[in-house]
Amino acid sequence: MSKSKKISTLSLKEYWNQFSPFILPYKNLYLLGFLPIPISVFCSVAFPWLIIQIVDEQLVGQKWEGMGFWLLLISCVLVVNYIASSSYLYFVQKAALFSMRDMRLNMFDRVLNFPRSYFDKTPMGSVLTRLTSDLEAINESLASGVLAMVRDVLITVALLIFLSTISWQLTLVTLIIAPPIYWITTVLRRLLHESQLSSRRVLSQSTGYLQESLQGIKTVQLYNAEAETQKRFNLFTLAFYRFQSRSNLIDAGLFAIIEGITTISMGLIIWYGAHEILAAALSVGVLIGFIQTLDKIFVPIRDFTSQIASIQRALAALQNIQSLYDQPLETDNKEESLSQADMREMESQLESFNSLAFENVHFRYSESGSYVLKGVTFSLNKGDKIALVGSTGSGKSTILRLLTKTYREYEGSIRLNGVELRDIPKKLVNNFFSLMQQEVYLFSESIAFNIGLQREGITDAGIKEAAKYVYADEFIEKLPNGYQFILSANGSNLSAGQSQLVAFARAMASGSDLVLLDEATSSVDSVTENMIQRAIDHVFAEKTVIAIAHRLSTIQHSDQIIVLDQGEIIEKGTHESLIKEGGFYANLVESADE
Ligand SMILES: Nc1ncnc2c1ncn2[C@@H]1O[C@H](COP(=O)(O)OP(=O)(O)OP(=O)(O)O)[C@@H](O)[C@H]1O
Repeated sequence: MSKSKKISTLSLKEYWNQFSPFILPYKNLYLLGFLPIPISVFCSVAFPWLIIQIVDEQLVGQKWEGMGFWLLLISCVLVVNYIASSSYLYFVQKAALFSMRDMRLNMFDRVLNFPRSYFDKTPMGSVLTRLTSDLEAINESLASGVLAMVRDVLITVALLIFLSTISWQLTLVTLIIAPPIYWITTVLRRLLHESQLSSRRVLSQSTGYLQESLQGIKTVQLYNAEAETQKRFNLFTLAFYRFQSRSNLIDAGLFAIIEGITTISMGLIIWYGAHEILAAALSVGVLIGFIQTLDKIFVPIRDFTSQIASIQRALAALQNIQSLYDQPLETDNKEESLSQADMREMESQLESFNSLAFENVHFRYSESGSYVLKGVTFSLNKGDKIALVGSTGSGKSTILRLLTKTYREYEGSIRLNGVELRDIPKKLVNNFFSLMQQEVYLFSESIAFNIGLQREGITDAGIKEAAKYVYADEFIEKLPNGYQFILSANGSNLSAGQSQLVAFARAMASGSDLVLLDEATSSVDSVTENMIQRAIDHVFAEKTVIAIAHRLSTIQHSDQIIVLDQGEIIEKGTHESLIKEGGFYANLVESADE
């Protein structure tokens, strides 16, 4: 964890290609922000020039006459510079906000369309960090880092040109500091970038761990695992602070070194300038103008380093975010490759369920992994009820995941109404099934929202009908506000059985003929058991069902029981025939009875 991975940095061109779509739409605003820059540059040069005039012409010459004119001029320059700087800040920050808003929306849209396998591998917290603190780092850098730096560099160059016209010797003394500053910033900048990148990576891991721990906090407390959980979080946090304090050290070192160099060069200029004045080779006004301008040059040079730090943070954040763009989306090229006529024909073929056939299906989760389904063959027709039975890890859920196209790379054939599943767009497949999953996730929204999930074509009447179908209406109508009753996080203000029924109603709301049922394994109390059993009985009476079945009653009601072991079908038949066979299933039932 504390060891940073090898840092791979994108080129500026790659960054630009990736992120310019969020900047270009607001190019006019950015331009408006840049327009006042030449005015600022002009005012920055005009100010020391005016100081020199006032000192040499008016003060040294002890002339009060005409002073009002110079003071008016210098005031105008200051006011114009102030307005130019403010409008630069306003427009640039506004443009940066728009860019960040679009980027955040675009990133969330991408994340929603990532394949399921991405979420198998990536902790939620690291996605969260990318969408929050990484974006924040970029926002900060865009508004006060990159763009401010462009302005400061222009002002510095203009001032140096101006200074060289009034005294090239003093300018030369000033320029002595340029090479060491450049060299030091280059070296420290690289170190800073590596350190920032590592700290952002650890922060994202730490957020991931935090999110998981909070999600599982009840389990942690139940099993007295608080100390261990805290210890692991400490490790992440310490690693983060180690990288952060390293970055701070480099940052502060950079600041201190540059401050030291600029102070020494200021001393040199005063010493050399005073010597020249005494030798009558330089006017007092020029030295005062010089010293006053030096500050204007040194401040941007000093800020330059903190701007660099902010840009480094942003580059590290961009690199993190880049990983979201490197991740391919779940493309449904089937939908794209079908002509409208083909699509219509497929829609009519899949209007309602007729048949499903698995033929010699092999599947593994990754190319290097071992097969979790090996030559699975079975079929069912409209109205059939099939129970998938088998020990844990035998491949039952995998069969449902293939059917819902959660994973697509199967070998062999899966035909829905005679159409090969891999040729059917996911959108059509989703409409085809009602999936009741074991794990229930409820949003902190109303019951109606949780059933309908704002899916296209699901009306309020449809939501109520679905609830009625699984007998959830009985308890929902008794709740304060009924269907508008707001659930707490993950339905914690409902009982386990009620949560299951809401999820069941959610599955049934799509009104599909084919129900995929992943029965909960955890034992529930008998009241809940009865509530759920009634819902299942209703579904069994009217729909075609493929059930991962754990209850004996569900299994016995099935027309066909498929027994899986290590990804292979080892037995097939009805409850009675399999009991008669006296094989794996008979043993299973026998051991459940004991
Ligand atoms: N996302 C995944 N990535 C890699 N392997 C997986 C993944 N999901 C499941 N597996 C593996 O595939 C095999 C079959 O898993 P599956 O979830 O289909 O089993 P199951 O029969 O439904 O088990 P259970 O009854 O415990 O839910 C298991 O060995 C499991 O470890």
